[in-house]
Amino acid sequence: MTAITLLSTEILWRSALYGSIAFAIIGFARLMYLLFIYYDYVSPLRDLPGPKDHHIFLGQLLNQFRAGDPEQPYTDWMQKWPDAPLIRYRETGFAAEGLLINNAAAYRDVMQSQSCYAYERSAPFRRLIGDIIGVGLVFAEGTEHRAQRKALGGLFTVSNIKAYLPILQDKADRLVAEWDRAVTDEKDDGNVEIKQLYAKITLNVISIFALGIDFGNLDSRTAFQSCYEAMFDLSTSGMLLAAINLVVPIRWLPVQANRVFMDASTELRGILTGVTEARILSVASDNEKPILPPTASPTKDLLTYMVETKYRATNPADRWSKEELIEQLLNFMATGHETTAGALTFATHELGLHPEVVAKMRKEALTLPESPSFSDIDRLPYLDAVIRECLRYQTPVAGIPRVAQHDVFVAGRRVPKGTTLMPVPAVLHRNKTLWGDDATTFNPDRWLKDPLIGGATDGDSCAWVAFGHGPRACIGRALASLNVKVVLLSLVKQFEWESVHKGKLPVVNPSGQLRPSGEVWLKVKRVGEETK
Ligand code: HEM
Repeated sequence: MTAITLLSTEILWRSALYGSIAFAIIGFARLMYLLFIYYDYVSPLRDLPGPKDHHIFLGQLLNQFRAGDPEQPYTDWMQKWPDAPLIRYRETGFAAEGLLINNAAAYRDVMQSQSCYAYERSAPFRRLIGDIIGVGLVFAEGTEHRAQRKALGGLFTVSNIKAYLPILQDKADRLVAEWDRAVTDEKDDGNVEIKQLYAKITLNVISIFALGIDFGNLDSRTAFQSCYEAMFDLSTSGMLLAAINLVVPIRWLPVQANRVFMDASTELRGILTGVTEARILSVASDNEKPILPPTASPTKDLLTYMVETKYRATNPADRWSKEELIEQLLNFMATGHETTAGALTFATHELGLHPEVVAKMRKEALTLPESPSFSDIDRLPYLDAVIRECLRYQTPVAGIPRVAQHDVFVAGRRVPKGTTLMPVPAVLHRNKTLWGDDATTFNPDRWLKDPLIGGATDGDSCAWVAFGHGPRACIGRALASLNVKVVLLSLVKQFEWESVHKGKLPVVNPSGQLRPSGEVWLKVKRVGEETK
């Protein structure tokens, strides 16, 4: 090797070495800047009020994990700064900023049609529930989301959902039979566990709606139910893993809690894959219709509809693959049953603490004909008031974070790209600035005085956002509302009950939704009978 070659090799090595050192120094300096300088001294949002008790690496994650429920510490911050439209907090990850949406106008700014596509679901949220609910409509963004809503919206209209009344009534009658059994059976002695019962009923309803199949969950335990329980009712180690998974993806770690979770997720996908493949064949040959129960609605189930209109779409650009159909099914099976079951569980529990409200509901319910129509049910002001208040008081969806994809304006503030906007319905629902001094009291009567917005002081309809707002609002609202109404009507007509747990129910944390942890028991009797 000549001296010149040696020299140039030496220069190359040195340049590479100095380059790497410079790169490491710049990287380290940037890290230090993000960790110790940006959030406190540079961010254009640093004048906004907000908590300072974050961990330097984990942001508010530890506080959120230690909190009593997924809505905390957000609700604590709202109480501390009730008038601030936005509350700033340190997210997990380096210097990532979060803004808690703390008034109705700010909520509208983020959710309304002119702005909602400026945000996308956050990566931690995707990791928290993506394995459970699939990546269908809930995770679609922008034009893809618009197209999916347009494709599926027709199935969810009130006029279509009306047709489900006989199915919902049939399931409510099954529930009444279960309560009756508990009242008459010596062994049960009037004790009823409602969390499981409601999960079974709502899973039953959504499997008819989404798949056209009545799994008859109330008769025997189904694989569906076991899978969802394994994924929703996490052990302590499962909750810890879910919390860590928010920061770094660790579902691959071979530990027991992960195995239980992932096995359930795989089994669920397996079942839905089987049903989807069979339906594709049966639609193609058109010789085997989905098995519908005798009371099934004449409307088409979601899967058949998707196979006919999307899987077999004539224009290839409109087509959805088998895998996409399965993700949508996962989406609707999970979002469709768990939220409604939660709403029913919290409502029935709360009513068990307020017998005077149940008595008023009964009085109204007894004005109905024996087989009420959809509009008979829809016209009951007190029932509507109670359900709205139950959903205000305990809101099943805890909050879905949005990340700004470019600079945006919220509540008159310029918010930089990359900031997380956090809409937590409970923060709006329990704010005294919006609802007055009894914001944290369960009071259905507020809706009788003002059926539209329950007397929220600024009169903004975004003060009550149990089903969200704008283009991403709940697509299943009509089905959920009718289901809750039919069940509660059937129960109040025939039973009186007392909640065994006094006060608010303990809930699972972390979780994308409010879910009671453990069983939820009532002491039930038939109307007019003595308690056992
Ligand atoms: C009482 C029951 C229910 C409540 C409280 C509820 C609440 C919500 C809320 C608050 C959102 C908006 C989330 C966001 O901020 O982006 C939402 C979205 C959604 N809900 Fe519901 N929901 C309920 C029942 C249902 C049912 C029965 C279904 C299906 C049949 C369903 C399917 C969905 C889907 C697919 C989305 C995503 C919509 C989109 O991003 O375009 N939900 N729900």
